[in-house]
Amino acid sequence: MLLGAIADDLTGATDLALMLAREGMKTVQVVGTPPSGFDTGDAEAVVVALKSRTIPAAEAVSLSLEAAHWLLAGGARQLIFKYCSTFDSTPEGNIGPVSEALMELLGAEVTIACPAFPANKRTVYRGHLFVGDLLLSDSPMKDHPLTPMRDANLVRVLQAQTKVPVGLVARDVVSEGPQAIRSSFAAAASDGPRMLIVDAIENDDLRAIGEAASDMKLITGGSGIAIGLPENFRRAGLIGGRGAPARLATPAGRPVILAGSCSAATRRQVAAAIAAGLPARKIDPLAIADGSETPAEVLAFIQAAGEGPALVYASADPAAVADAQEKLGRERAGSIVEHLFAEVATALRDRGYTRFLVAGGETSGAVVQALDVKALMIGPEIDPGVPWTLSLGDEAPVALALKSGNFGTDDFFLKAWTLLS
Ligand SMILES: Nc1ncnc2c1ncn2[C@@H]1O[C@H](COP(=O)(O)OP(=O)(O)OP(=O)(O)O)[C@@H](O)[C@H]1O
Ligand SMILES: O=C(O)[C@@H](O)C(=O)CO
Repeated sequence: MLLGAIADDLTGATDLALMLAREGMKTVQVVGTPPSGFDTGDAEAVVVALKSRTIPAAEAVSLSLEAAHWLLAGGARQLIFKYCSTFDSTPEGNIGPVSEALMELLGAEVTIACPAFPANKRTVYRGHLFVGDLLLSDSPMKDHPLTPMRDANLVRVLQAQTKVPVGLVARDVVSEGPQAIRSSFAAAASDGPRMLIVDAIENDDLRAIGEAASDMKLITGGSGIAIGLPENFRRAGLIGGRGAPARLATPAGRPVILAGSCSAATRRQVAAAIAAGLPARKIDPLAIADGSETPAEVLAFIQAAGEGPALVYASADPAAVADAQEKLGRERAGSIVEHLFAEVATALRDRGYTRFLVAGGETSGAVVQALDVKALMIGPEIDPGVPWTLSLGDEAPVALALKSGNFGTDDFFLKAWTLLS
């Protein structure tokens, strides 16, 4: 293993694993920190998927340190801490506390923080995060059910989460190339802010930052920050050439779509699937809470829906989410939906379903945990940041497309299946 990564949610891990695989590293994704001695085969990069984005900061730190120890024991020379390209976090964390703890573990004087992912229209300019044409704080992320993002100034957002001084490497420096960027890292290491938000508005910026960070012990950011890292190992003669992730030998079996994401892109994808005539059932946290919606009924609906993919979705607009949260509490509104999806997924697998398309990071985490998937092989890209994957090590493997809430074109739920044979 050359590169080790810790991702704070499952879809984010898959996003990063796809990026590394596309750039030519043999990559395996594991779900949670495996036991010592777990065989990752000939993987050059290993991504540990945690579910630590919205748990208490102290727990996120401890899970991340456990993963880091495991990766280092496996030979990782450099670590990435992967979080969301929309910097999903709260004033308590978990980006700041986890970065700080990993810096301490690695003895890293400086690290960078860069969520930019231009292929999905996330760019950072003058330390401000943009989602498409909007500042983060004007984007739909301002209404996220668990991590509402109401400030686009990442220096300020990160500084609220850590006592380590936070600074900025602005685009003027980035556009001068790797040498200039490296000098700004060195200057910070000697006497300056130790966590650096780095501007990036296009992939060439990220490749230059990646090259400049070749010796950095810890790198933090979205999947975009990894785009230039495999080239460092290739330049050093440690990895081979590029190659598209292999096609998956998909197991025969029925498909299903489970959408627990309330993000704007997922809501558009739900609307497009319904408009195209996919059998669809909406589930509501309030109905689950009062017992009028049960896993058994959802299961019966999916099974009755025929051979093509049926859609079950909890996705709702911000007003409905706010109403459910007011009545049930934010935590419970989310967790009862996740539990229902987890139970339904397990029952479906037991009934021969083998193709699961899951929307939402937390939702995917709950489903994959319930299916007891330990590791994933990365397959073909459906849209930027979302590949098909195949569970590894199971006697009866399942194909999983784990879609980040805001990723994918509107017809994602319809077109994803065409990549499976
Ligand atoms: N109608 C609803 N009301 C309140 N909470 C909901 C509702 N539907 C889903 N949820 C919860 O909202 C959360 C959505 O988070 P999830 O990470 O799955 O999606 P996302 O944030 O859009 O995706 P990502 O993390 O990949 O960006 C989950 O905890 C889910 O259970
Ligand atoms: O970076 C992103 O936007 C995604 O990989 C993600 O983490 C969403 O949960």
